[in-house]
Formats: sequence, C-alpha cells, structure tokens
Amino acid sequence: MGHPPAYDGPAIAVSDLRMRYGDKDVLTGLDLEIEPGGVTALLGPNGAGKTTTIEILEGFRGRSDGEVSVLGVDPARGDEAWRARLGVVLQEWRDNGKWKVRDIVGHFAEYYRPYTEPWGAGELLEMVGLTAQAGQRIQTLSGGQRRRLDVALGIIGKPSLLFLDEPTTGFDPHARREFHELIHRLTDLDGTTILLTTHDLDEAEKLAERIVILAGGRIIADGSPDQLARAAATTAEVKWIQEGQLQIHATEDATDFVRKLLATDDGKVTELEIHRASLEDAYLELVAKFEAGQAATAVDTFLAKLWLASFAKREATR
Ligand SMILES: Nc1ncnc2c1ncn2[C@@H]1O[C@H](COP(=O)(O)OP(=O)(O)OP(=O)(O)O)[C@@H](O)[C@H]1O
Repeated sequence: MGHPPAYDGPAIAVSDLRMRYGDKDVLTGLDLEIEPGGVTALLGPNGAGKTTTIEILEGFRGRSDGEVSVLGVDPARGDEAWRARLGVVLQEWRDNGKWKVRDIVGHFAEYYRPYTEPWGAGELLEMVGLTAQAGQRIQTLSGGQRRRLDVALGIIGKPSLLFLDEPTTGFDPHARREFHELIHRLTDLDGTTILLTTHDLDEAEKLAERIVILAGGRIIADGSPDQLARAAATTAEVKWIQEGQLQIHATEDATDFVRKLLATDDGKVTELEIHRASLEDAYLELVAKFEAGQAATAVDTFLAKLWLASFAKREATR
C-alpha cells in the first residue's frame, strides 16, 4: 500500500562504467553486479575512484558513459520513491550542530513517511547506541557518536540498499570496533544490502563477505576475503645470503626450492628466510606504488601476484 513493487533483480548492476573529469579518466570501464543481501566492500587506494563510483550509484553524480542500474532503476533517472529505498551515509556532511539528536531523527523520519514506515526515534537510537545522547545537541557528540548518528539517519527509512562511504575514517580503535558491531547488527536486518567504501584492507576483511578492489580505473580483484587471501598466499619469496650477496627468488614451491638449494650450496648459504606473501603484503605494495604515482605498475604487480597464484592453483588441479 503505497510501497513500490518488490524488485527481485540484482541490487546493483554496472556495465562498462566510465568517468572522466576534464582530461583525466578516473573510471575506465567498471563492471559490477551485486546480489541483494550481505556486505560488499569497495576497496582501493586514495584517489582510486571509490567516492566517484558510489556517488554515481547514489544518483548524486552524472557519469560519462556506461550502464548503471540500482534496485532496477538508472540512478540518473531515480525519483523520490526510488531514493527513499536507499540509505546514504556520505563521507562527511554538515548540519546544524545546535539540533538535538532526537529532533533531527524525527525530522528525517518525516521525509520517508510518504514512502515507507520509518524507524521510530527510540528504537533507532537504541540500535545505534545513542539512547543516552537523545537529548544532546549534535555539536556535543564525539566523532564516533557523530558517525553513528550519520548511520542512524542513513537507515531511518529501512533501506533495501545502504551506501557507506569511508564510514570509520578518523576513528580510534575502540570507536572502530563499536562501529563494526553496528554494521554486523544492521546486516541482521531483513535483506539489507550494504556497499561500503574503504581504503583499509583490515576493515574490508572484518566487515565484508565480498571485497571488490578498485584501482587504475577498474576492478582488479573480486572475491571473498578468503578467496583473495588464498590467491595472494600461493607465492613465497625465498631470501638468502651466498658469498656475501643477498639472493631473492619467488617460487610456488618453497620447500622443493630450498631442498635443491641446500643440496648444492657447499655450506655457503646463510641467513635463509622464507616469506609467504599475504593479501596484506600485496595490497600494501599496490597502495604504496599507487601513492608514488605509479598506478599502472601498481596494478600490474598486484595482478601478477594474484594471477601467478590462480595459475598455480589451476596447474595443481590438473
Ligand atoms: N569533481 C571533480 N573534479 C575533478 N576531479 C575530481 C572530482 N572528484 C574527484 N576527482 C578526482 O578523481 C579521482 C578519484 O577521486 P575519488 O574521490 O572518487 O577517489 P576515492 O577512491 O574515493 O579516494 P579517497 O579514498 O581519497 O576518498 C581523484 O584523482 C580526484 O582528484
């Protein structure tokens, strides 16, 4: 009654999305499909285009080219009823700090009422852990409390799809943990799909069942935290000193390599070390190269590591 018809396609479907600012290509052909339910993290270094992507999906930003469907609607043509099915938590937004927490929640609830039955202020503030702050002015909240209010305002209309842009930037470890607990609580709500952006791999691994890595204008890796970790962990780096020289060799079978090395070294190998690359190593290297302005090399190296790993896996299953 008054509610939009149920939609049972993908929550998000993006095909060959392109975005160019002036003469700078930020997205160069992004393909992404997200089924309803669960948390997906869009992970990437600063400047990779995460905010651009999420703002296009939210309908806040036009695109240069490509097909985009969010809850079955092109965001460029989304109406108010469509918007009311989305929850949006921006990187930061300004409001009047003199408002009381309970009052701003009530104000936002009214916006959604023509389309849906919003959360009541009491239960919503309880859910985000702000009951004690209900009568406080926004300007007196801590950073973590402030962010929880942002989330409360994002979910007040019981959205089918919630966007969170860099939700924990600037948090201390305690606030971050509390926030992660809040997200886990939200995913227990009926069928809410969450897409969040972060540049922190640890956060993506803790929060999301699917991690999509964006770099160099496109998606360069996509999988569960476990799948990506396994893909990155297959290659090992063997380091040793021989006749005063540091030697390094990358291999998928470190045991076999070391056995052969020691069988023929005449006792000259010292300081032998085996380091198995982790997803974190691969990702940190990607970020460092990206920040040094070597976007193309960064992506190639990262892909080589994951490719080598998936190739090794294919060989092993033959
Ligand atoms: N309105 C704009 N005009 C011109 N360039 C822009 C605009 N918005 C973003 N950019 C550029 O596009 C690139 C991607 O920016 P975007 O904010 O989407 O990246 P991001 O991955 O969200 O980064 P961060 O993690 O730092 O928020 C950056 O180089 C940025 O400077």
